[in-house]
Amino acid sequence: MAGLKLNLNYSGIQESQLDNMKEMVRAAQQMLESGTGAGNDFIGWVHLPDQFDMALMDRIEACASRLREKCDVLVVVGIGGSYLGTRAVSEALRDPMEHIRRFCSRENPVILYAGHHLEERYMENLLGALDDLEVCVNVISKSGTTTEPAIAFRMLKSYMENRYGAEGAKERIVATTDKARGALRTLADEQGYETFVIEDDIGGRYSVLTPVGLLPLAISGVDVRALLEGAKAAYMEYLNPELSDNQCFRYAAARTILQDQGKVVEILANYDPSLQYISEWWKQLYGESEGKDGRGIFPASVQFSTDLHSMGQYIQDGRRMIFETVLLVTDLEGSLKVTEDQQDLDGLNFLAGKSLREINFKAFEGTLLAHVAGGTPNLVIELEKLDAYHLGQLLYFFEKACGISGYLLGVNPFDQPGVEAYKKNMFALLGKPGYEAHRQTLEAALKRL
Ligand SMILES: O=P(O)(O)OC[C@H]1O[C@H](O)[C@H](O)[C@@H](O)[C@@H]1O
Repeated sequence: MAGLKLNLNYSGIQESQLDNMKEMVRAAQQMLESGTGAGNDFIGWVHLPDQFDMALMDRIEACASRLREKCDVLVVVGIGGSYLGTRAVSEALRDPMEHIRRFCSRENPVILYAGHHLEERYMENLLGALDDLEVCVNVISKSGTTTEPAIAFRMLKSYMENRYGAEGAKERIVATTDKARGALRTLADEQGYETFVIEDDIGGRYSVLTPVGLLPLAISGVDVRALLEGAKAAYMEYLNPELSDNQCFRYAAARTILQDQGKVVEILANYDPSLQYISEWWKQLYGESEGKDGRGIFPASVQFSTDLHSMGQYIQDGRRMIFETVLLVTDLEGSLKVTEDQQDLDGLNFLAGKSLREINFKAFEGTLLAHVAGGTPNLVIELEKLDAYHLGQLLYFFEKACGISGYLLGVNPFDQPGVEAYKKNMFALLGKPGYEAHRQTLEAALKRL
């Protein structure tokens, strides 16, 4: 596909190995596209880019422009799939120095995040920082019952009401949640907040192209129509049943082959710190989709060249259980060039006239060859440009490959039963009614702490 390419030339995988997977991939495609596989009540995201309701897009944009008028900052309250997609796209596209620019010189509201952990100092500082700014809040929870965002929203709701009054707060808070179920739905209806629905058949980690991601991104000035168009181009392209022509399926098949060879850790590497949250989003997508029943590749991430000075050693030389997937933006037009220095004390005059992008690209080429020679196969995803359209392609590429890959692995890629274990323990330890017996067992076990 124009805009996104998968290069398997450094993966060590032969075309014949991919060819051997043709039938399995076709079966997985069939299950995913026609909804006959495990977890088929959560595949609403598969055809979403093609069937997106444009009346909903109009509503998202209308709400976004209403809130953009009102705020300098938008606080997005959510965890996991309810915030990672927004953060991934927003941070990839925003000015990386945004945090030190003066608010009055900014064109777009800045997104701050809450409810994605339980740390107190962060929340105190966040609430303190809001006082000098105009604030709106988008609280996002599919279940409407997740503890972290629910606690954060309690605090932000009372902050907003104290500051703007009940009526004023209502104008500035939007809830994105289930259409009928959950505490957030009840609260939003009772308070009269504007709401957006997360459809039943789309799980959190596949929800970035629903109002979960599109509303906050539109408020922050991202071209969400372009994002969706990119996803739609990917959707059309990846309907192709030919494995040899379908880069998305080739990615799913390649990681399966490597896993079978004992490469049980996949590191998503990039050469641009703006992509850090693309990696975080990808880790949730693959970690929750595949890590179950004692199976699945462990998804990890690094940022180069920064982490070449830390994790690079392990990747080059440590246990040979790793493969890397490099996410490379191939737009090499750079204007920031290294200058000539008369004394040349650092010996870097040989770089004079080269742009930072060119140098970064050579870092990529050098690392690729070194890691491959060291026994770490590399897959390379080449993204032509870092803009909303290409990110839309990339998001859908990863989503569909994940569904296919999960079916190739033989798991249900659309549930996450393992996440409940910590929740149950935390509730018991906090004294939630109904958990008394479990609490006693846990407290006995904690005596060793
Ligand atoms: O949107 P919510 O229902 O609040 O869920 C937020 C997140 O937390 C859960 O525990 C799941 O593990 C995630 O898949 C989900 O994205």
